[in-house]
Amino acid sequence: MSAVLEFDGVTVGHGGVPAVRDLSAAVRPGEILALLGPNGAGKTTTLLAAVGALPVMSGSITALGESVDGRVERNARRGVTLVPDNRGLFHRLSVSDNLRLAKRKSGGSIDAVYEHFPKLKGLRGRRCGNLSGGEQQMLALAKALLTRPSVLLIDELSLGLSPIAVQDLLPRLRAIADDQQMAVVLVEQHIDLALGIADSAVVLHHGRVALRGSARELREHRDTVEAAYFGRLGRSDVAG
Ligand SMILES: Nc1ncnc2c1ncn2[C@@H]1O[C@H](COP(=O)(O)OP(=O)(O)OP(=O)(O)O)[C@@H](O)[C@H]1O
Repeated sequence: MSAVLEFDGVTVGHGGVPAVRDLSAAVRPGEILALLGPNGAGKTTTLLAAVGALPVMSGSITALGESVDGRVERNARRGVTLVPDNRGLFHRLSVSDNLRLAKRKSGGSIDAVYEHFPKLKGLRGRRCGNLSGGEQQMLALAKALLTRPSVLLIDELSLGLSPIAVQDLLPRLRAIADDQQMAVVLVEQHIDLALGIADSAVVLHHGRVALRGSARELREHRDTVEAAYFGRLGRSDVAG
């Protein structure tokens, strides 16, 4: 199956200053690509470029066969969806009102979303601001799923969550990606949990690809991942 999201030699940044250089990667339907790296490595920049919110300086990004550049609204309508790290929720509204608002824009099924997250159904009358961090993340993911994305980009789903909450959420994401054949790019600080559910991974360091490979390969070379993460690998060590 061909890729639904492709980065081809992408350099992208802010105000003319590159934050990510020469990134190439591809994600097929049902695949999860983990994007790893320390603070400031360029992960969020990559996701913003993938939804068309940041123009590439060179190279190209293609989603569902079309260039994403400068087409934020169009990309969103075509199913390229970002879950931002601030979660994008309405804190004064209830869980169900948050979902209804998202449904109005997208037409997806709230019942189908409750099937993936039964806990949210039990919380549907609760104000979003009174949910725990993990529950809010579930809601953010549920809202994104209502748009029936073909390509889902997730910026630190586990931000501020306990390892147990992350352990609960990430396998659900894996199951949904399989079930809906959704391509996912997952920015994640929990390296082992991300590699546990991903198909492939890219480690960025200072905006450059420090390491790439299948998730299985990288799980087996955990020391190398660590070295790449902290910028201790030479360019010649970069696999793939
Ligand atoms: N709006 C902006 N204007 C100027 N520079 C920016 C802007 N946003 C990010 N940067 C810079 O771009 C680089 C990459 O930032 P980015 O947010 O993509 O990193 P990140 O890997 O997502 O980091 P974190 O894990 O801390 O969220 C950093 O040097 C950052 O300071």
